[in-house]
Amino acid sequence: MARIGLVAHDDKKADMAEWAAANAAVLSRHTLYATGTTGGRVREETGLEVALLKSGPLGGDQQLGAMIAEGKLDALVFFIDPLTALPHDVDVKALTRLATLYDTLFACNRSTADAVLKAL
Ligand SMILES: O=C(CO)COP(=O)(O)O
Repeated sequence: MARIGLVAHDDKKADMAEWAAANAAVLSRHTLYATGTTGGRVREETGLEVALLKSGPLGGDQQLGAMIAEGKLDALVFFIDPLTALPHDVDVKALTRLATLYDTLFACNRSTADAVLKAL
């Protein structure tokens, strides 16, 4: 059983919910953490159990980063919106930096997320 972080920017939340629904059986075998709005949506649309952190712009990305630094997260699925400027861009960068630094399994698009699920 792995500990997986789920995050999606607003324009990617539908993709995340759809991906989670398509993989609900596999995801239900893992422990899921998510930034607030993403997690709420995944919960609502899939019925999966998801531990909710703060919303991304309010510190949720940083909470996931701290989990990575403390060895408490095995994989991160982060559907980043590459076309929109975000007020909390520094938090997004910090999270992707820590996922890279700690060699965390890290997917930022759907095809890689599928591959990560197969690897767990
Ligand atoms: O902004 C986010 C990640 O940078 C996601 O946060 P929410 O899931 O709360 O929208």
